[in-house]
Amino acid sequence: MSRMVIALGGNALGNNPEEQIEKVRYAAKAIVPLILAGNDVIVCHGNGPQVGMINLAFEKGYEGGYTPLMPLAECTAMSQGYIGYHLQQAIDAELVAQGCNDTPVITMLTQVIVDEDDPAFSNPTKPIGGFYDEETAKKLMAETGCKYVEDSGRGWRRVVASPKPVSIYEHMTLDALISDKEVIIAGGGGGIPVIKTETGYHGVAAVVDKDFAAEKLAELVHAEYLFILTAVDRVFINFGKPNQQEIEHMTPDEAQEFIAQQQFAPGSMLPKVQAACEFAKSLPGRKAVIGSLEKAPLALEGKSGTLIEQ
Ligand SMILES: Nc1ncnc2c1ncn2[C@@H]1O[C@H](COP(=O)(O)OP(=O)(O)O)[C@@H](O)[C@H]1O
Ligand SMILES: NC(=O)OP(=O)(O)O
Repeated sequence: MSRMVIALGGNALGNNPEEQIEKVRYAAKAIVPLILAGNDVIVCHGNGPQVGMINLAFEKGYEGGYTPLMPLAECTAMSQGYIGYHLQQAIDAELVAQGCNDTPVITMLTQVIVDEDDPAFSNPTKPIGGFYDEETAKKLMAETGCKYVEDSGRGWRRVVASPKPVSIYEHMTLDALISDKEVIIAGGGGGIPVIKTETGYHGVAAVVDKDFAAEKLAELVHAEYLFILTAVDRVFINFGKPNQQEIEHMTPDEAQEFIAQQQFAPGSMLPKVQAACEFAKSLPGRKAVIGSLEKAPLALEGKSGTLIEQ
């Protein structure tokens, strides 16, 4: 039995409420076997498409005179509720379907503390929202002043600042709850980014990478495993090329060499590998796995995924 933090990609959650309900059922089927095997589980999810959608909806509402503009931190808070609500219901339903009626599933609104001087604030890199063709993205850039970049061969997306998490405000509460055998959804969307000021914590315009937030969370709750689940079974070198090769196992030092060769796309696989290395290096024996949602139970047995350990 282990304590584990599972990071789920926002791109795997669909583009609207109906799709999301369907996709979280699928996620729940992958996560519940890990819970039934006796592990303590915290689920951390992405929100890239969803936070962009919420932000855009308020922008359009504002243009039409129907809504106020909604700051990005508040949009992440909304996305934690929207995604956590669906995930919580799906995990609960799957637990009950598997005959487990006594495991509470909760969503914790989570604030991630960032450094206001983080250089990320002047260099937006985190893709959010939907995918556009190049012409539309360039038109939107000229009209709105927002930055758009090409995202891993999948189209153009808006990018926002993505500072690194320094700490997680609720980590001690989460530690207590997980010790009490609750299944927790936390750190959603990378957490609501806040900075500490003389008058308390205040939200900032950014979206934290959920892989880095999940890593910080895993360290703070003393997890043994960090599972980063996405759309590929393993990390590849020469990804997408005829000579692509999957990696079953790597040490943080080997990963560093691949990073230096620019093997991992920034904004997609690079943060996952960096987060996995940070976790593996944080304490001897800690293991990080990058793999697919579909094969999560196999990854736990070492039969799928890329294992990163010292
Ligand atoms: N070297 C690589 N190995 C495997 N996948 C890669 C690599 N480089 C880029 N990718 C892409 O990164 C994607 C995962 O990033 P992303 O979709 O942003 O994650 P998330 O699941 O967190 O939303 C993979 O599905 C794959 O398309
Ligand atoms: N916040 C975040 O990292 O979201 P994605 O996983 O959707 O990119």
